[in-house]
Amino acid sequence: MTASARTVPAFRDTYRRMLMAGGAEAPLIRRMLVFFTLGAVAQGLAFATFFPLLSALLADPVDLTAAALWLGVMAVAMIADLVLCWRGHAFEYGGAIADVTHDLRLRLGRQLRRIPMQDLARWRTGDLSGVLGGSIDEAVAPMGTLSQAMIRIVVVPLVAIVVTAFVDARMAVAMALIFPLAVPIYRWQRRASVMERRDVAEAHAGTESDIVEYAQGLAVLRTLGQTGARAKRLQASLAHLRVVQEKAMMASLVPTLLMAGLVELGLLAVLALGVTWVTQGTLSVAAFAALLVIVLRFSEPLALFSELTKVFDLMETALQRMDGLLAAQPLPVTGTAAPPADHDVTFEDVRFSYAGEDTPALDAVSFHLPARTMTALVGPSGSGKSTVTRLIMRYADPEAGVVRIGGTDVRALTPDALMACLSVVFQDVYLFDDTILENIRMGRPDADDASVQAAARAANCHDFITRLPEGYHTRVGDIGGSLSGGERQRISIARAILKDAPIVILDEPTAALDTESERAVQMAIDALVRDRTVIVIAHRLSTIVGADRILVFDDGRVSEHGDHRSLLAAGGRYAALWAAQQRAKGWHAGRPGR
Ligand SMILES: Nc1ncnc2c1ncn2[C@@H]1O[C@H](COP(=O)(O)OP(=O)(O)OP(=O)(O)O)[C@@H](O)[C@H]1O
Repeated sequence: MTASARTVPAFRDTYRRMLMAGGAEAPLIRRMLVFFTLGAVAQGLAFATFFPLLSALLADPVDLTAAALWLGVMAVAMIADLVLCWRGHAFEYGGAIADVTHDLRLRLGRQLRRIPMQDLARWRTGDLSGVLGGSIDEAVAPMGTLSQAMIRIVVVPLVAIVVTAFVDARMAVAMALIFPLAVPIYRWQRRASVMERRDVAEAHAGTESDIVEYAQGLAVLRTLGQTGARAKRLQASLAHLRVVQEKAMMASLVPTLLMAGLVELGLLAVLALGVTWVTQGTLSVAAFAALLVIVLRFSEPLALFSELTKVFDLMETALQRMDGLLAAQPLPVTGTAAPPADHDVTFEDVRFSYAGEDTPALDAVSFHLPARTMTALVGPSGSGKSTVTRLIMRYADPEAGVVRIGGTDVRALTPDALMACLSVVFQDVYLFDDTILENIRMGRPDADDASVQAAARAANCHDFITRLPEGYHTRVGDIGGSLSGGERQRISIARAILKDAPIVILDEPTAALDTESERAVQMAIDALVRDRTVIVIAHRLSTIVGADRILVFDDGRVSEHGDHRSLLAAGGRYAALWAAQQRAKGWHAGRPGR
């Protein structure tokens, strides 16, 4: 997702975004721009000295003293330009550019942790990796050279025009007229270029996401025999990119050529006027010769201006993408409550809708789960079970009602205090490309090796880990997919045991496992949940018969609650679900050959 307003960004927006990207180094960026501007003024003045210099040289007799003096002034102005530009480029060679890039990556990384999970879920993986990787380099690397070139193109002619005004006001007016003519064409060219470049950037981001998804899902696609079909989607995405690129080229070509032509023609007109005035005797040959040098000197960069703006737009697009991520606000922490002493969980009349959805995923949901009890959430797919656990984790805030832990509104807890209360075991386990030891240690980063191993033993995974080639020091990436689903799940449970949080959320951790793995994982879960407040989402009701409380969800509401026995006796929705699952079990058991 890239949030892009379809308008041409003003230079001051780009300036603001450059400073935003600079973060703590923003003053260095500001200084760099000031040095470049002063350097450009010095260069303009150096060109301006052509007027008195050539006057002295073309005088009869030649005024050598004045010529030497103006040559000296020109040299000083050029050296000043050189020194100022060097000082400006200190931003790059002084290491600040590397600091900015590094700092930006850290800031964007921190932002990923701060922004609400609901916002994060809307970014595609490829978009994020594009922003964290490519965009930063695209935005920061050309900052120095590009801004120097842009400043020069505008400031040097302006200074030259101002100085020309002192020599011959008519010439200055003629030169200045090129600019107002260039502005509408520039804006047209820029609009075409920005629109199309953004489409290209968005198509790029889309293709990047498709490539990442394709690569990540390759194993699954192969098993499904869908590599070809899915590759077709990728090819379509690449073909779309090509079309968008072609359109982009064509759309900005006409104004670009017009711009270059206009600049050339404008300058030719200025020269034609000069020739006329010289032949009429109203302009000195010396002044005209100087003008010739100056005009020819800046005609080339001016014609290049529109080419430069294309690179500028790439930088602008990259800056905007980062701005979009950096501007996302974390959920507000309304108070500074102490970490809760008790760990019961309460929902009070909670209503919640996902962003962009009309029907609430949860509506008027109220319940109280006493500390150190086990509660199961059951109900058909899409009934709101996962949403309950997400609101406890503060994936987003409810529209109405309150979620409390130990009596404290979760909005009053800092993210760290809230997360310290919770351990979550998901159905899909994510293991990082690090050693098994470090993967478990993530539960409590300051834990020593002995504690990590104790957690692994409790989670019933010590034995299979020690059988791995390098035991706890085996890298997950090296053994690839050779860990079974049950083994991966037990590693994630060891993480949770090590974390030792008082509330445990289990999101169908055994749903995808075979019976044998399930038994091993169930033993690990038993170790994890002892003496905790446990919330478990279960589809297979047989796994939660012993729960202290069962909440039955239906269409975002709690339709029934009670323990297994009382719910069966009530003969409602739960009893019907139970009967259906028992029938299915009986049917499996009764099948021939089983
Ligand atoms: N990220 C999301 N954006 C929009 N709607 C969502 C999102 N996640 C869930 N929903 C919708 O919210 C409702 C509740 O979903 P939820 O995931 O809580 O149900 P569930 O009972 O956990 O389902 P399942 O058993 O299939 O996981 C559903 O209608 C679902 O389509």
